[in-house]
Amino acid sequence: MKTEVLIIGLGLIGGSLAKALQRNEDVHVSGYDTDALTARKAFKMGIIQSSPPSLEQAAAAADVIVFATPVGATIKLMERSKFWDLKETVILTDTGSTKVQIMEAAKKLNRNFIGGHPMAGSHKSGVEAAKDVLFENAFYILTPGENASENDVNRLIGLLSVTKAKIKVLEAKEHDHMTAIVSHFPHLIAAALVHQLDREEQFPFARQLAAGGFRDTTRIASANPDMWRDITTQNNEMIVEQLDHWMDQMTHLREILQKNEPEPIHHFFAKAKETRDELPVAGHGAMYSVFDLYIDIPDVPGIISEMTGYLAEAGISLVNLRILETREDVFGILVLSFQTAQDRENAQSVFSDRTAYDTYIS
Ligand SMILES: NC(=O)c1ccc[n+]([C@@H]2O[C@H](COP(=O)([O-])OP(=O)(O)OC[C@H]3O[C@@H](n4cnc5c(N)ncnc54)[C@H](O)[C@@H]3O)[C@@H](O)[C@H]2O)c1
Ligand SMILES: O=C(O)C(=O)C[C@]1(C(=O)O)C=C[C@@H](O)C=C1
Repeated sequence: MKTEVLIIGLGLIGGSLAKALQRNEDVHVSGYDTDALTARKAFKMGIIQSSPPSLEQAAAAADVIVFATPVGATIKLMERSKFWDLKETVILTDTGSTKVQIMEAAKKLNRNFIGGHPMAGSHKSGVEAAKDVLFENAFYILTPGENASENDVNRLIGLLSVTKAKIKVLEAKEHDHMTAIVSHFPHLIAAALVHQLDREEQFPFARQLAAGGFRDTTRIASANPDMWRDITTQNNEMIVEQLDHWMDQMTHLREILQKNEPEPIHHFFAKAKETRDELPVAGHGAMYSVFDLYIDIPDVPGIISEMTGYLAEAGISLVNLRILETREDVFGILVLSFQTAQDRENAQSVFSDRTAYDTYIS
């Protein structure tokens, strides 16, 4: 008998999870979305194995139900689920970016509910953006509800193991505190930086000048506003607390800038560099731990496959690959991310043996 998994919400996260779970032949993945076109696409693309017409019927047949909808919709669906005729042993879980309010809603369900949050994503949304490798090496947080037994938690961990994510159990409150710092509040700042560009009227050419720095810092501002409205309203208190710290920090920064003395200004940047540089290397407190290698590459056809080909020949696995959109001239910067410092070191030595391109570690 296959484990029946029902995923509700077939966007970036639900679609990616559906794809990854299908790696396990003992699992059957069905999917539901309020947007009928999305559900049809997901089925046609092979992201889900069946697309049941009735949510209630699909829920009744499920061993595991995953709410992969925006967190506001998830709470409403959880309330609706009280009226579903579910299996006694069913595990309910979600993928939402907030956990306190979801776990409050779970208390009213009297079901085996285990909150979930894969700490991987993108500014892109929708089923077309789904990737089965999205969660590999990312932290996947679980917040078990009071009715969930250790056995239920282990069953869910077993199911999620195909995603190759690093599962970590946390309290909902600690989750929301930490994600306010490393995800939710930064999102507001990214959006605010874009608004700052928007108010510039004197030199409209500033938009064209926006290069790597601005683009890297504000990429996430392109994300789905509905999703971020819901996250911000649910984790409101913790985000406002971060905003208070931020305003204190800005007041202090303003004082430093008004005095315009080089030493405190240097200290401000140096302290930030120290903490930032330690994030991926030490992996402490960072939600992601990847090891980036930067390579100056010429803009010629086939260059990416050439570089990844050398790695494949040397048996070195990549976690991620991106190109910094910095310049319009001949060179670009290829950023390759590895799972370990050793893989990065090996890659650096392969490129130095086989190419003339400069590599460096940020
Ligand atoms: N995008 C990210 O980077 C990211 C990362 C981790 C977790 N999350 C969380 O995962 C969840 C999904 O995010 P996403 O990025 O996949 O969003 P998305 O916009 O890509 O997909 C959401 C899907 O849910 C569907 N939907 C909305 N309301 C519904 C309802 N009532 N019933 C059924 N389907 C419904 C939408 O039609 C859409 O297809 C959110 O709770 C989000 O906070 C997002
Ligand atoms: O990489 C991105 O684009 C993201 O915004 C992903 C990100 C984040 O890191 O803040 C966004 C929200 C999620 O809950 C988890 C991950």
